[in-house]
Amino acid sequence: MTRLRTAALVGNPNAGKSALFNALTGARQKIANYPGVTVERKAGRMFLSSGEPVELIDLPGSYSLDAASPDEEVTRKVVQGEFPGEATPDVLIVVLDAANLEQHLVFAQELIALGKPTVIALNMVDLAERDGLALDPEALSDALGVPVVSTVAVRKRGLDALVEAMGSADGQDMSTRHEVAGQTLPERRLAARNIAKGAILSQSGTHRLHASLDKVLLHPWLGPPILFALLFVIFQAVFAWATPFADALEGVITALITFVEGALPEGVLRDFITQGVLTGVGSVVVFLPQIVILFAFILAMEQSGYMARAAFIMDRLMAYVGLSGRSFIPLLSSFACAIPGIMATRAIADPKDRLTTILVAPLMTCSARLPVYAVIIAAFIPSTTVGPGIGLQGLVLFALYVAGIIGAMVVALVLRRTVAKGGASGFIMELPRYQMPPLRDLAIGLWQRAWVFLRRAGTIIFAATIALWILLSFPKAEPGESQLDASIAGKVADGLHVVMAPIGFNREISLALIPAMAAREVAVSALATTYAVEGANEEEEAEGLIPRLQAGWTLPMALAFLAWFVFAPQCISTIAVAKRETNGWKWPAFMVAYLFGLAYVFAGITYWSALALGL
Ligand SMILES: Nc1nc2c(ncn2[C@@H]2O[C@H](COP(=O)(O)OP(=O)(O)OP(=O)(O)O)[C@@H](O)[C@H]2O)c(=O)[nH]1
Ligand SMILES: [Mg+2]
Repeated sequence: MTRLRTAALVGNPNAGKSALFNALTGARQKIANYPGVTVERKAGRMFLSSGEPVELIDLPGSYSLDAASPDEEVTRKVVQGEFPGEATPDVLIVVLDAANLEQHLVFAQELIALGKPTVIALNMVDLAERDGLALDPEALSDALGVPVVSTVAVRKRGLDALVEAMGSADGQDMSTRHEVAGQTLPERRLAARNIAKGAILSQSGTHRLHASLDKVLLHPWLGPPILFALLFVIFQAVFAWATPFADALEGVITALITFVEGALPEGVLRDFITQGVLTGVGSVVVFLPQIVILFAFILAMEQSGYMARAAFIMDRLMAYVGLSGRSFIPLLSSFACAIPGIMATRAIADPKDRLTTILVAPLMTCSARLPVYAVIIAAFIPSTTVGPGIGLQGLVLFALYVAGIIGAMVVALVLRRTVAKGGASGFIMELPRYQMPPLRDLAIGLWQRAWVFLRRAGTIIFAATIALWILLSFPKAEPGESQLDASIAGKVADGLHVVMAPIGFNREISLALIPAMAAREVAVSALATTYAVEGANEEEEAEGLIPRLQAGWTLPMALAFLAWFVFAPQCISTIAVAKRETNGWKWPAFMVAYLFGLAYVFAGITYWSALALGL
């Protein structure tokens, strides 16, 4: 049997490799409009016109085969056949951005010089046309000595011709390849310029709109306030727009609880469904609208090209704490989840820069914290406005995010002066072109995020909540005793409460922190379940989580709880990824220790200051 043939997508960052990969294999790899999105090799299956299957590999973008960062190293190894467990690719598909031809041809020539069967995908020809650039693929093909196919990856244009060219790449004439083989970098640069010139049929300057947009958005004084205002609007929207949807979901869950209570006889099964599943897991699911709104903004920023500008704006500010704009995108990705954020640090070349970014990434408010913040804010912060169109709840949410960012910056500053010494390194990043985010892509992206959230609710959050419910429900209380006192979980809570009482946490909070290590949202479902079990025992009317919190907590407690979640490393998966990315337990142990330390101290400070202020 012959080995499955492999083809690899290579080229500069942001050329559209992953978009092509998705189009050719039907995969759903993350694509976004900034360099450094893909940081790992990913494989998928595609078919040639003959029906022959080919393994297609998507690679991180790179500027040359002299790797500077860990992600570029992956590309170099795969292309040169040094990647463990992977055969050298039989065909290289070099992806070029048609509107950045000159820059992209530098690496392309180095790849062609390897002497492998090669096909060029001249991608993003739609954007080149939009900008008034007409190219001649024939001329390009003649100059480079390899077939060139025009493509528009996101519209699936040119794919058949590309697949056709891949199929006949084996018999390529290599006789001209030696000419490029021995070239130095300056020679390749010069050749790139000439080849690009030769391939341009006509050009008209229509960059004006985008150039003037950049004049405003990247302006040293205007840029930062615009970015800040945009982030502010996002957090206002998360509360204001989500409310009707969240209320509707809440209504459905309450109706389900009432239905189950009517349909099932009193007993363990009914308690399990109402207290554990519906109250517990349901209390997290109601935050789906907030998550979706947050991601709608993040995806639109990524796809439009603004995200890379934000990194550029932040670069100057980040330099003060010894980081560069390079760290900004991993940190911003951490708003979704620290795990992809930590992975994205692979695009950072300097090891100390990278380590610092990994260590502070968990301080960025991940979306799992959103339900925790939102439920406490909804219970304790009045839904009033503090100015025209500025809701107090959204403002507090924004403040919590800012607290995480400031925390990260201060920690980075300290780390860069101590354990990860080093100065700020320079920051060069190509700014991608602006683009209207295609609605279809946005919709798919949102659907994926929503699905991730619901899957978490159905698996890890469900499991952790149910485990807690079991520990809370047994052994059964004697008459007159509270169920929490009688249960195993109650005993654990008593022990933990000794440690947490000085920072204002009650037994229920202390208990909720344990299952919340599995996923932060579990803090919410755990509280909901704990109060439901307790409440049922006291023959109370069925109530939602929020009224119970209002009845049982004081404002200083609630604020201390929020402060805890700004800092605490409440997530085992993040710790595991940090271990993998730093190759050992040393740094994750350090991370966990400093984060718990900060969480404890700041929750304490918040609690006692709030008490002193008479809140
Ligand atoms: N208009 C247009 N946009 C494209 C095309 N191909 C890709 N894009 C967009 O360009 C951006 C970059 O695409 P990716 O596929 O993430 O690029 P990449 O080469 O994988 O980038 P890295 O993983 O960072 O190396 C995304 O916003 C895509 O939607 C195209 O042919 N036309
Ligand atoms: Mg990619």
